[in-house]
Amino acid sequence: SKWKLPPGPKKLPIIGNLHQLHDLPPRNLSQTYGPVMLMRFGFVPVVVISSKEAAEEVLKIHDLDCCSRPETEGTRKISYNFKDIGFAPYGEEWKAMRKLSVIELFTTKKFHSFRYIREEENDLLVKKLMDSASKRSLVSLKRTLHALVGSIVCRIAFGINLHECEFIDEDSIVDLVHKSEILEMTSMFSDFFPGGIGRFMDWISGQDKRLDHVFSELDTFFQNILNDHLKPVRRDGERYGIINVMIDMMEQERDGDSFKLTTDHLKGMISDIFIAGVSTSAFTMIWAMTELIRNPRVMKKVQDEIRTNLEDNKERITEQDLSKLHYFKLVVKEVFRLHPAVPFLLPRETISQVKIQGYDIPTKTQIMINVYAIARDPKLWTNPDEFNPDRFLDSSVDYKGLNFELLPFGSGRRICPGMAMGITLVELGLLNLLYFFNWGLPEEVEAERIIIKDNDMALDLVQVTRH
Ligand code: HEM
Repeated sequence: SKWKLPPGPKKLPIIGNLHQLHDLPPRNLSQTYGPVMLMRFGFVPVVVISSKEAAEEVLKIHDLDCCSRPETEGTRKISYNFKDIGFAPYGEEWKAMRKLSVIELFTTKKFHSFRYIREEENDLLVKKLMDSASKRSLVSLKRTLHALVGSIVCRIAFGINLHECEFIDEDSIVDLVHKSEILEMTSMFSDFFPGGIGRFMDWISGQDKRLDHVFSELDTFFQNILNDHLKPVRRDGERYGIINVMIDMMEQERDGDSFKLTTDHLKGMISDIFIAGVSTSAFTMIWAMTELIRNPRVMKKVQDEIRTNLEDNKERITEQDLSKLHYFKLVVKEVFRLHPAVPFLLPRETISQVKIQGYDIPTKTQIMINVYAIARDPKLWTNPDEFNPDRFLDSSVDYKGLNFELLPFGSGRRICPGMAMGITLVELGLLNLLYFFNWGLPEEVEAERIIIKDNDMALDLVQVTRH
């Protein structure tokens, strides 16, 4: 009773607020209970943060106290028992894995050395789209953009070329990404009722079997990547990529090393890069195309800028071309604002007791930061639901983790380490789509229905024509 806990909706006996789990997404419950709202899902206390000030307190002032991750059955599987980066608890292993990923993938030197892969894969996509345009066939944004990002990420991180790989092709990537999303989002009884009862209910309801089934397909893919790296011919020949480096580290390990890499760490790394890298970047591009097709004024403005600043009849877009554009970058920023790929960030867990906005938050409480709601807060944004990149013309607000009203990549110790790669994937992909082609809704679709009624649904099938 001496604790000042945050307000929150009434909790039912045992289940707490589980019946309201699906009301959570956009903004509804927080509007009633305020920006720091306490809920209880089964036995698990969860605080939902939905104001800029409270997010800043969590991610800046209490960053260390709030930077662990809660455990769920789905994330236990996908992270190979928390031997990855994204779902690992805060500690030495997490630090070592994160450092490894930064050194092998994201340093400026590494990043630039992979430029030709990004440009080459975009070039291949343009050729395919030219073909669709000449045949006047519709293009699926979802398939096309998942395949583009999947090809780039697999080539850069795993040294695997999807166009000639024996165990995976571009089409299977979309299905695998979908499976990984199911795994991340599936709620198990044992997540809310830790211990025997929860596990028993998962077994009775068949939920654990369903989860195992989805996981086994992903695991096969990750195992194939690993096997491919262990082949003698591969080991002697092409030896780039973070997985090769990790295998070398495993082979050279000495007694007394504080951190021992295992196969679970290898698969955890593959899983993270694949899941975190592919679906987020593709999601952002799909929404960018959706918003531009729905808003012809902005589409015209951005294409005019692109086509005026880049010379005519270019054969190939390069990453240097990105630096010539200003409004284009505001379009991307506005997409990150309206459609954050991870609307609640990845959940955090408190390591010790903290005070947020004057409320006491106990140790081992889950913290969900509703960056979706903050980026549409009418106190911070004029006409927040409107897609209007011009709002950033005279604004210094950016999305790199320092402005707490716009956090598509999170902030603090757990900020997305792949941010630079994600931004480049999105910008380069979009620039190719917008320079070479014109886009529209399929003729048979009632434009009005899509534009007005399905505001929360991204487009899939669209019409492409050559510029
Ligand atoms: C547009 C693209 C992307 C977006 C919007 C995005 C967004 C995010 C967000 C919101 C988080 C959680 C941050 C937090 O909890 O504060 C995250 C974490 C992470 N992202 Fe990204 N990401 C993108 C691209 C990538 C790419 C390309 C990679 C790697 C190839 C990547 C790897 C990761 C990893 C490993 C984590 C976990 C970090 C940790 O827990 O320490 N992301 N990302």
